Parts: sequence; structure tokens; C-alpha cells
Amino acid sequence: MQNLMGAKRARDNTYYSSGQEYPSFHATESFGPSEVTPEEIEFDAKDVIGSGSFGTVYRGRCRQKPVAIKVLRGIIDEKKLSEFRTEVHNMSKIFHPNICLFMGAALAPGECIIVTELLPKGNVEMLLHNKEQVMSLSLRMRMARDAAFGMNWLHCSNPIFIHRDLKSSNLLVDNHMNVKVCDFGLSQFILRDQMTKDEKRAKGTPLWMAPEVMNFQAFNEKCDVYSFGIVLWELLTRKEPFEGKFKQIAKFKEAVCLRGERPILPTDSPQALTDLINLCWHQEPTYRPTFEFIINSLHGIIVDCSIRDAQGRIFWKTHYLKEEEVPWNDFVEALCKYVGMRDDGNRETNQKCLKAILVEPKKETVSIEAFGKVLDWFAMAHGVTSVEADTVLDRIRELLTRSWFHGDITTAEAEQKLVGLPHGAFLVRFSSTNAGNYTISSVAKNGTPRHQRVSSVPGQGYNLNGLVRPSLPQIVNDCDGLYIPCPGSKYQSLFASPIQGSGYEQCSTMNDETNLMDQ
Ligand SMILES: Nc1ncnc2c1ncn2[C@@H]1O[C@H](COP(=O)(O)OP(=O)(O)OP(=O)(O)O)[C@@H](O)[C@H]1O
Repeated sequence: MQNLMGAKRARDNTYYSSGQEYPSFHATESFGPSEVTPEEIEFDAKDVIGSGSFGTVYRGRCRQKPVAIKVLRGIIDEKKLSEFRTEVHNMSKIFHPNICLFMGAALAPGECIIVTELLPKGNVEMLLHNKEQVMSLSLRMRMARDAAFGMNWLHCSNPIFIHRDLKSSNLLVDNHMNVKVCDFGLSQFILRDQMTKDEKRAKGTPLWMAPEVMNFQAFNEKCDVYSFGIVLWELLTRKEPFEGKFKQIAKFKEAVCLRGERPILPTDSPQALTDLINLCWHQEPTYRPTFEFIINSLHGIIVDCSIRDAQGRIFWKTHYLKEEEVPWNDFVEALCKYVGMRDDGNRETNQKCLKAILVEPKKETVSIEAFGKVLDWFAMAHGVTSVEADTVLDRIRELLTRSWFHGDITTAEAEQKLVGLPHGAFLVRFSSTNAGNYTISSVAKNGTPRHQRVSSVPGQGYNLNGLVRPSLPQIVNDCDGLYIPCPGSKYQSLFASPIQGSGYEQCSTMNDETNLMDQ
């Protein structure tokens, strides 16, 4: 077995491009990731995850642990072996939760193998281009920030670690949608405040490559910031950079390097995000921000993408700028203080109701996305950009008292609840697909379930097929065919005694054709 950290061990300072010496804090040579033996690596040739220029990646096991196994096969010439060594050496230096964990490597006759942690959701590019994958902009920006955390770690190391092939396919995703940077085959170290140059060929992937790299000019870590700008654009648009516009590399180079052409930014994108992208892919590398700056910008952008209500944004930024999930107790205390909640006897019930729609069952935390959605549902229609307790919280309690209101149930769950109920039975729920909207699910005359969208009209109230009313109960009251509240709303248990006027008698007057036993 050869020594995978190179003929000279990782401590050997000749690896650094400058040749300058750095002290090692390793007390012995035995620290660091393992060299594993090929016998310890198990995988089935059918279990391919994907292939890249390096070789094939398999799902397998190493020392019993499920892992990703990257295998370089075929003719392993000096160049390939040197790239493999670079990747192993570089990966063995970096440890961060947003960097794919290097676990070990092996060299067998005709095979170079790298073992890393397995990221089950694949890469960001695949997810972005899979239209069935639901990914809110808020989530995509959190993914961007994860990548930026990983990149910041690389750029803060001493010497600086430049990735050189940052792109959406080199960002891997775990089961919790956390993102980790991978693929260090082209990476290199440079000294702080120094520049480097490619001698023979520009390394990286052209669509993500900084102009100065494409032009064989001197460059530094800001080339990764350019690539990150393109990744941010991909995360914003879910499209391929330049969308196949360029077929020839010469024309592409001319457009990007000479004319400063960049992927087109959608006009309706959040301003702070387009500003950040424009800074990242700036032609002049010194104008590009550091990853620390990028992370700080993304904190604010994530809040802007998650909460549309202006006051809600201010509240979250003031209290939780860097967090997406906060303890309920902390949140409710901060909210009460922020809005100066009056105690008119409903305070406790209001808080219980807010918790019921904001906090997932069995959890005691509030997520930024849930808070943004609740404000969409309860503030938008009223044209108030406000989290004022007196209005929004009272409105939440008022709606939850209605026995026909079932909240966040799915279409399938709504249909299940309506099975066997007569014509006119109905429930109202949040629309899962359209922010701020509701859906009325009811049993039609022919006994089949019917779903109608109620949209929020800022400043006016709610709109059901042209019927505009200031509140949802008024829509329910004035809409034909909604007579029998569907039982089983989970919110009813919040109220100690049956709510007066919460049921039947609040619904629209039945017309002559209505037959309650219409079964
Ligand atoms: N640790 C891992 N867990 C899960 N999937 C992985 C892991 N490492 C790589 N992959 C997936 O395996 C495939 C091949 O990865 P690889 O890094 O070899 O190539 P690439 O990045 O797609 O291409 P290239 O190296 O040519 O730029 C990609 O789809 C990648 O998402």
C-alpha cells in the first residue's frame, strides 16, 4: 500500500505553492483520516450514484458504515495519480460541517479509491432541475448559506484553500437539506495576499469559471466568489447558467471576459439578492466580497425570502437574524414584548391558538417559514404590514374557533374527512401551494369532493370566484353550498367549552333544494 498522503507526508511543507514553511501542530504522524485497505471497502458495481471526470461514485460500506465510494479506474497515468493525490491530500486537511467529510482512501492495483460520508439527497444541481422537488426560495438561500459557510472555512484557512471548481453539482445535500461542498480534485493552497496563475490549462468548469482564470491571468481566492455568484443565480432561477446560449468556448470566453456578460437576473428577484449576485460575479475580482460578507448578506436575504410582512421581517431580524428555528417560549415572549400585547382576557387563548398553527406537533420550536406563512394567511388580506397582536392574533383565535376550519391538512386528508358526509358538508383549510390563500373543500351535489381556492386580496379581504368579503367567515356565510361544518377540527380542543356560534347556524342559509339527509 502506498502512502496516500503523498510520498512526502502531509506535514511536508513543500506541498504549499509558496514553498514557505508552516509549523505543524500534529504531535505525531498518526492523526488524520485513515488509509483504508481495499478489503475494508464493500460495494456492489450496480450501486452507482454517478460519474464524473474522475471516475465513478458508488454507494457502499466501509468498516460497516454506509459511505460514498469514489473509484478511479482504467489507465491511471501520472497525471491522474497526481490529481488523486491532490484530492486526498486536500480533503485530509479540511474539517467542517459544510464540507463533505473525507473518511479515508485506498490504492489498489489499477484502482484509486476515496471514501467519504454519504450524502443521500445527491447534489444541488440535480435537485434544482427536478421540478417535482419542492424547494422554497428561503430553503434555497439557506442552502446557499451552507455552501458559503463551507467556502468561508476554506478561505479563512492559512494558507488559503481555493476550491477552483465550485458549482451546483459539487454541492451535496444530506437528508435534512444541509449542503456540503465536495470535489477537491482541482483545489490548491495559496498564501494570503498572494496571487497564482495557471500555466498550461485553466482549471475548473467554464460556465462557473472567473474571467481572470479563463484568461490565464493572475488570480486568487476571489475566483471562488465568482463561481459562487453563478451558483447563487442557479439557486435563484433553478436554470442552467446561460441556458445553452453558447456552443463554442471561444464565443463564451469573449462574452464573459470581454463583454462582461452574465446570466440574466429575473426582474422580480429580491433586490438584496440581485445586488449580492452582481457583486459576487463582478468582473473586477477585488470588488467581489469575502464569504464572510456573503454569509452576513444571506442572513438578511433568508429573512426577506421567508417573511413577506414588513413588520414581521423587522421583528425576526431584530431578534433572530441568524436563526431559522427558535424555541417557542422565547419567541412568544419576544413577540408579546414587541407588539405590546394587551391583556384583555384573550391573551392566553390567543397564545395557545398561535402555537397551534405555528408549532409542529411534538416540537417546541418556531420556524421562520412557518412564521412567514402565518403572516401571509392572517395579515396579507387586511393590507396591514403588521404583526400587531390585537389584529393578527385576535384574527387567528377567531378563525380557530370555527369548527369548519381545519388548518394545515392536505387535499387527501380533506377528502378523507368528507367521505360519507352529505352534500353541503365542508371545511376550510390553508392552501399548501399558494402563500396567503385558503381552500374550501366541500361535498358537491353529486357526492364528489370539490375544492375551491380563496385568495387573499391585500387590503380588501378574501376572494372566492369574484365573491369578495372582508373575512373568511363572511365568505363561508355568503357562499352557496356550504351548510354542514365537517367535524374533526384539531383546533376545537383548544377551547375549554364549545364555542358559541361555531357551527351550523353560522353557515349560509340553506336554499330550498338543500336536503340535509341528501345521502
Ligand atoms: N459523498 C457523496 N454522496 C452522495 N453522492 C455523491 C458523493 N460524492 C459524489 N456524489 C455524486 O456522484 C456523482 C459523481 O461525482 P463526482 O464528484 O465524481 O463528479 P462530478 O462532480 O459530477 O463531475 P466532475 O468531477 O467531472 O466535475 C455526482 O452526481 C455527485 O453528486
